[in-house]
Amino acid sequence: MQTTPNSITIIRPDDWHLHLRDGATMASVLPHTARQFARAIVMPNLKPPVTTTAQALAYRERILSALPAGMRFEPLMTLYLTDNTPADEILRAKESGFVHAVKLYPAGATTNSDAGVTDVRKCYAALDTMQRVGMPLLVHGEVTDPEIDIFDREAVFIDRIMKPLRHDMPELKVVFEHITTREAAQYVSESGPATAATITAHHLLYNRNEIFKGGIRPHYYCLPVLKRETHRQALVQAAVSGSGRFFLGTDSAPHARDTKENACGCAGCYTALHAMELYAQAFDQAGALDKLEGFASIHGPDFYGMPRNEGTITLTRERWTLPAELPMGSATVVPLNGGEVIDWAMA
Ligand SMILES: NC(=O)N[C@@H](CC(=O)O)C(=O)O
Ligand SMILES: [Zn+2]
Ligand SMILES: [Zn+2]
Repeated sequence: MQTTPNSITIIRPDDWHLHLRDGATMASVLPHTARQFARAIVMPNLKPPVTTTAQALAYRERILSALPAGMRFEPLMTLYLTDNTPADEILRAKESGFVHAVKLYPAGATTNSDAGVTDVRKCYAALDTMQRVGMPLLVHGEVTDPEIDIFDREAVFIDRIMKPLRHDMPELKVVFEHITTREAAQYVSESGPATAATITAHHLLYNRNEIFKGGIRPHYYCLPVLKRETHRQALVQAAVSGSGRFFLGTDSAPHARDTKENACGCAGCYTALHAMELYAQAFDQAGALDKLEGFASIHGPDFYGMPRNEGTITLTRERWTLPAELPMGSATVVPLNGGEVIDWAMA
């Protein structure tokens, strides 16, 4: 790593939580991620979801064929856990060498989660096998109980689901995805080596005021929803702590412009275009640029037991204006901060 006040060079980073979608949408967004990251954990919440190893391998081939000539990128595939995922499927996933994790969506918690898990105890055969073969479980950690306030759903998930699960499966590798609260940051800090978390750039940079600044701003709406400032500060502290159990996951989640700017807009922020610039800004604001390389390029592969990347990227302090929108298949997508000036640029 090399840092000057106006530039930083780090080992090529990875994105440990990414939505690429499929078809023409995927072909449009993939080059953005491939420019920034060497590898990414690709989420399985397609329609229909990627529930089998065969589907994951076919999806991987579609991603590789959509990669523009001359670009290098390795998609790390995942399976979508259901109430009925058989233990055999976990073994097939492990043996494939291309499926690196299994994703738990509580049914109804987020985009394309309808086929998700209704009760985690129904998955114990699969989870037990995962624990045995060292296959990480990635968790969207929000309860779906409509009685629970949307801002409390992550904290309640820790007590109702995460703690009992960790008690029953102590050796299972678990990544608490896109954490948004002080409670989650604290829970992960105090857990053992088998528990980690990803943190998005937008949850490091913004609190919930951003969604309502001067009117409702749908491009800042994602799940779990942005929280109050004290939570943002706790996430920044965790990210810059140097702990190997916090690492980068953009949760870049492209939705067509008209489905976000809508009376019932979709959840998800599109950050694949400028993710490393946003993380640089967040770490710079915290006076911790020297911690960016660990978070972006080292802690993730170490936790997953993969080699670190070769090569480097350089970010420079340089103001530039993001495009207001980008073509995406036959539609368009508005990147987070679309049309605004940001402070860092990737060379
Ligand atoms: N984060 C989001 O708000 N949306 C994600 C789903 C998810 O990661 O929960 C999506 O697929 O659009
Ligand atoms: Zn999620
Ligand atoms: Zn996601």
